[in-house]
Amino acid sequence: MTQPFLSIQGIRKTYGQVTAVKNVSLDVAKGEFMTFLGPSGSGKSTTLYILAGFQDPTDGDILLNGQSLLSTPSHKRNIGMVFQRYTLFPHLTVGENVAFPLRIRRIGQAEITERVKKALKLVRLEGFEDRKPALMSGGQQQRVALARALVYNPPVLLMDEPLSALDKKLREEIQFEIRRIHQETGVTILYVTHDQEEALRLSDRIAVFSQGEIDQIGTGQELYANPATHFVAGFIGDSNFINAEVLSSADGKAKLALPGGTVIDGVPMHAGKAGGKSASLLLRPERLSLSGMQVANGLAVTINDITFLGNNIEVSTQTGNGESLSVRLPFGHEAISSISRGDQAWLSFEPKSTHAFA
Ligand SMILES: Nc1ncnc2c1ncn2[C@@H]1O[C@H](COP(=O)(O)OP(=O)(O)OP(=O)(O)O)[C@@H](O)[C@H]1O
Repeated sequence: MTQPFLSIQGIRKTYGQVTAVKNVSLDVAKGEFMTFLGPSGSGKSTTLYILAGFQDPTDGDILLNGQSLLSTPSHKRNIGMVFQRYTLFPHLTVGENVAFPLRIRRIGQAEITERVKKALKLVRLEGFEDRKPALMSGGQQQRVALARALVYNPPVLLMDEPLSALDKKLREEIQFEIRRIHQETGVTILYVTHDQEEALRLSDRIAVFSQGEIDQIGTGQELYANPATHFVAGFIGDSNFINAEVLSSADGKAKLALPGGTVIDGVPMHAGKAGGKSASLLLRPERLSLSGMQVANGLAVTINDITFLGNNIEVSTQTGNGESLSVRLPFGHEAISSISRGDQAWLSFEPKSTHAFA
């Protein structure tokens, strides 16, 4: 077996009574863009800070090319870092900011000038060498921070919510730049965000954090199509959940009774035991079909609202026992002409496109 480039092994971190990271393990390939995605307080930043060497883990190890990093102090780990807030030195020019990591590495002036120029070109800020950070926009400052983190060609770049202080348009613009820079440089990136869209846009793989642990690691598509837990199902993509009764389950597939007596078979079942238990069924809004006429084995609902959203139409519905289900139909869908608010309608779906969580 080939040795992983970067290996996080059984990391745990406690602060007194607080467990910030319970048990985190993952391998990252060279050149991979790996994102830590999860809600606030799930342990993403703590894991990143342990990688950076700002914190020591209570347990576990971090190996880069098979060598433990733990005894190497932060400034000798050769890992680039970009934070949420621009952390540029305000009294230094852009050029001096970017040159800083090279100066502390005692690189000669001619090479510094050359490499600063190249790094600023990479982030599309050529000619900004003499500008002071205060005279630049937030997005430009974050690009300087990126140039400073990359100027000494670190093998690994850590980014902790680097775009969260920027407005939406700028964020998307810099996401695009980060992707380009990743492709051009081949640097391995570990990126922290709580924004699923950002994670999906940027990453090769995403590690979904929940309560100090990783629930699942996979590509965006894998996480969307095959969520391993209820939490991942709710965090990636849009989701509806309804309660169902497990009639039987075997080989990872279940037979479920839904509100109103509809029975569906062949539903992928996660962490399920024998029948008789209740489960939470994931129904993606875009995977539901809606009909104004009764369909065999359909789920009866009442239409609460119909909202036009440009390309899509969102229909809010409610099951007989009061559970809300949102349905997303393409613009011009035929069902729309025959239903209105307050009507009864029927939802249907492919059992194999759903997931049940015990
Ligand atoms: N120095 C500390 N002392 C005590 N508790 C801490 C410390 N640092 C983090 N924690 C706690 O550890 C948990 C995980 O924090 P962490 O910052 O890693 O989460 P996060 O997923 O990065 O969240 P956020 O996006 O809000 O930064 C939180 O409950 C936090 O309050």
